[in-house]
Amino acid sequence: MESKSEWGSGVWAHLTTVRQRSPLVQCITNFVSMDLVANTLLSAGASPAMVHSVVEIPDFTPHVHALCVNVGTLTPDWLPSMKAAAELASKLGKPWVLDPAAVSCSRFRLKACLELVELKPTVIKGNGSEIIALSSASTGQTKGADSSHESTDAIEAAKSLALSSGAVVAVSGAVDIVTDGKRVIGVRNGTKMMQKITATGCSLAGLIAAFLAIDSLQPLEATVSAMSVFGIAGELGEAMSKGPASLRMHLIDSLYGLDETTVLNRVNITRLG
Ligand SMILES: Nc1ncnc2c1ncn2[C@@H]1O[C@H](COP(=O)(O)OP(=O)(O)OP(=O)(O)O)[C@@H](O)[C@H]1O
Ligand SMILES: Cc1ncsc1CCO
Ligand SMILES: [Mg+2]
Repeated sequence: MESKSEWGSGVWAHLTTVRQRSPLVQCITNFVSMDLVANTLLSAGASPAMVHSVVEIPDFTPHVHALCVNVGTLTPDWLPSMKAAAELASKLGKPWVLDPAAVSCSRFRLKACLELVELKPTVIKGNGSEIIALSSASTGQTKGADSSHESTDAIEAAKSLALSSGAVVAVSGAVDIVTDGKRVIGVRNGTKMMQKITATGCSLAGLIAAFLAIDSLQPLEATVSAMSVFGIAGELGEAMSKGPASLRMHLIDSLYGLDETTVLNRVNITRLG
């Protein structure tokens, strides 16, 4: 999968399979993002379930095809659910995504994310600042959920986190970076205005979980495809929108309506290392 056209057919195949199989994706995500994550998954053809109570996890998690855990509005009450679901997913061989949202805002959140990393996420998806902070296990410098780094500033941190955790690491930004610690892939889809809609990164993490559900043996490729598809939906959405609020609506519509020709024409993926 090296040339642009080869990546394009892989991206389209992944999206088609998500639409056909409609994987069930359990999301334990933050309050801000629940609506957009669920709608993103539905528009892509997947089936979201925001099931987060610790008492339901033993019954429900064995039935899901993938899990997404996002610590954006973490409290001590929620952490046991996240850990229980992650542990069960790993034990049952189900792919799961960790989004270390705003990881550097407190020692509590950093420790929680480091403990979740120990439970072997398939993919860790953050913005540049989150991946740098998690990789170096440091708090402090923080803009909360927003990034103060370019994604490309986080390439070395992402590679090192991938090698130490065994996860594929995805860094969202102007260029989305995906690495397994050896290969580094850049996805240049999306638009700057996506940063002005809260929870687009969280939604992307949910979408990655859906793509992993249908190709869990190739987590790097599945992640690249999800990032490209989400970015293309943003590009098409922006062309129809007047600002962030209408982009949010048109992004969802564009994701729902994406066709093969558009995907093949717009996929912009290159190997960076
Ligand atoms: N400058 C940019 N150009 C193109 N696409 C961008 C740009 N910045 C972000 N994106 C896209 O926006 C989406 C969200 O990425 P972002 O890095 O803003 O997530 P995030 O910081 O985790 O967001 P949140 O925490 O609000 O969910 C991704 O699909 C990413 O590719
Ligand atoms: C704004 C915000 N604060 C905590 S989580 C979240 C959503 C984007 O990550
Ligand atoms: Mg985020």
